[in-house]
Amino acid sequence: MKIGVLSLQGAVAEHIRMLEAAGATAVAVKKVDELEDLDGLVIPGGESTTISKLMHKYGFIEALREFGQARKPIFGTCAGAILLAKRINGQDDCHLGLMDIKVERNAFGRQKESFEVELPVAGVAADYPAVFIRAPYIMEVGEAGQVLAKYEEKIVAARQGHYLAAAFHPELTEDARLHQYFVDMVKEYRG
Ligand SMILES: NC(=O)CC[C@H](N)C(=O)O
Repeated sequence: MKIGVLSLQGAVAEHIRMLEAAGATAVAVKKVDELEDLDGLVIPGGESTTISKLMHKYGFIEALREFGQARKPIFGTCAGAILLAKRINGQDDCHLGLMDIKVERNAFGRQKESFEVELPVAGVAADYPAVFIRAPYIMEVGEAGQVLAKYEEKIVAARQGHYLAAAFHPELTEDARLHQYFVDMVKEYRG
């Protein structure tokens, strides 16, 4: 099983390390043709507008829509979740528009630009250390989706079939349980 980490911006090496800790082979993906033999993909955090520009420039928008539509699992963390979302609060357009969630960017305010809390994440852990950095939150999850975690009444992790979104940064901890959950999803969809 091989999982890619989109390598346009963000903590790519950290995601690779966590996926490998969860038993997968993981590779950095810089070009669309590298998607071909992958069973799943992680889209890391960073700045969603910057990553989106690079996605357009290198042909990833169409290629990742096809990847998702072929039921290959995608895990978006922080900016990655914004990129996956069908709706972004206050904006008319979205980026990939694959996952039926509505997100709000930079949702936790300046005074709390970055922080860590332990959260229960359904199916993953009762005490997952969630690191938030200028994080979005998920305002709505579509009917086919499932809320996995909340912080201060705000949804911060969700799943919809083969799509997984987290507002926080699971790669910046020593806890591989969320990556393990994604690796298990990839196994499930790979059959
Ligand atoms: N750490 C992150 O990925 C931050 C996301 C960023 N604030 C955005 O809107 O894209």
